[in-house]
Amino acid sequence: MKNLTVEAGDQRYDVLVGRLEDCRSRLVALAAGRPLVAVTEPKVWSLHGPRLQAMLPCDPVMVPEGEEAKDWPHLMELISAFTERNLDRSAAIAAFGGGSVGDLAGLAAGLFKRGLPIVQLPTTLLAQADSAVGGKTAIDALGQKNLVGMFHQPRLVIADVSLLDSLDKRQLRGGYAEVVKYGLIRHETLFEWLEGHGPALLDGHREYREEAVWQSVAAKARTVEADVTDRNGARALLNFGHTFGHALESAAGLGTLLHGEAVGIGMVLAFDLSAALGLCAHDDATRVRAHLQSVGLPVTIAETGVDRAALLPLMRADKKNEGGAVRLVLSRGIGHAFLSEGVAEDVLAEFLATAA
Ligand SMILES: NC(=O)c1ccc[n+]([C@@H]2O[C@H](COP(=O)([O-])OP(=O)(O)OC[C@H]3O[C@@H](n4cnc5c(N)ncnc54)[C@H](O)[C@@H]3O)[C@@H](O)[C@H]2O)c1
Ligand SMILES: O=C(O)C(=O)C[C@@H](O)[C@H](O)[C@H](O)COP(=O)(O)O
Ligand SMILES: [Zn+2]
Repeated sequence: MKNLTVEAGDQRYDVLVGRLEDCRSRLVALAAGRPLVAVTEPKVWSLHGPRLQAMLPCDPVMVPEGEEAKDWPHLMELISAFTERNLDRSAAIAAFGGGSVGDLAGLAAGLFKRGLPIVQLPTTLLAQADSAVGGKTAIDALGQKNLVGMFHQPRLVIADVSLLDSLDKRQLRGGYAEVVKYGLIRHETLFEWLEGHGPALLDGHREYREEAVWQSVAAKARTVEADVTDRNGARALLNFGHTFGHALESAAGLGTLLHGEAVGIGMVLAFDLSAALGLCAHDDATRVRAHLQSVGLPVTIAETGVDRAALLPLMRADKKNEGGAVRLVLSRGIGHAFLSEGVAEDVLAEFLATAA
């Protein structure tokens, strides 16, 4: 089992990458004497619930699978479930599912009685490599991604890549896009490694999956530590591809395009725009597009069927924006992302109108 510690302001927690059963003592110690409620969804629970129950009996509360869970009614249902169980602040919540379960359960745990401890037990590649770490929680509202949320850091994260064996290929590829993101932001060597090993990783190579999760969470942990609440620009880099990506998800209808698919297209667009602005070489943009395409991810707006005219208004609502400017994360080359001061709207409009 591999272990790293995240120092998120005054919160300190471990991320364990290894078999769930090998981490049992850590989970038991954390839950000691507390009622433990597992927020999960039917597919994950039927596939993997028995493994969790065998380690540590917990009370499962079901939410719908996928993005559909991230809304006000399901947040309220979860709060009702906590209330029906008469949970007090000595209870603990475990999020057992993908990023959607983690985001919803994290928000409910953060809000309920002003905060119950949460353990993240991610079951998708995306959640293991990215969403389970860092404490961002959210639901979608008014058609916008992650409009309502808070920071609520987990007490422990356990990522067991054997859980990914039951994940379908499309979901795996979506998660893979977020892994590629870590290479593109700061770690060119990770991107090179993925160019060589990505296909085998997606085909089921367990050691490569573990390495990809480990490299991603290590990179994420260091970035989160530098900017826990996403205020000084360091953490904004984790949003690479997301200004375009979130707009694409919303324009397609939330839950239609996978988050990772949208982020993959968004990263290609961010490279194409950076190249068009003379910030990076066109060869870099070509290389990124070629890799994502080679593993079967969509790489163009055209493939999504969304109305490209809908994108700019959605991008204006992005959380990184300040003073009315759309502050995209752009690139000076693979491994060299940076937060721009803002891209002029006429430039963006023309780029979006002609992008592939
Ligand atoms: N908080 C963050 O930092 C952060 C980071 C990245 C993404 N996100 C959010 O995460 C969400 C996407 O999460 P996701 O990609 O993990 O997908 P998801 O949670 O929406 O789950 C996708 C599908 O995978 C299935 N599934 C989950 N685990 C499985 C398993 N082990 N075997 C078989 N099927 C399984 C689910 O039933 C569901 O159908 C988005 O809402 C995104 O905004 C949050
Ligand atoms: O942890 C972060 O910070 C991220 O930006 C990670 C992203 O992959 C993730 O999709 C996050 O939920 C986006 O957050 P938002 O602030 O753009 O809603
Ligand atoms: Zn993301």
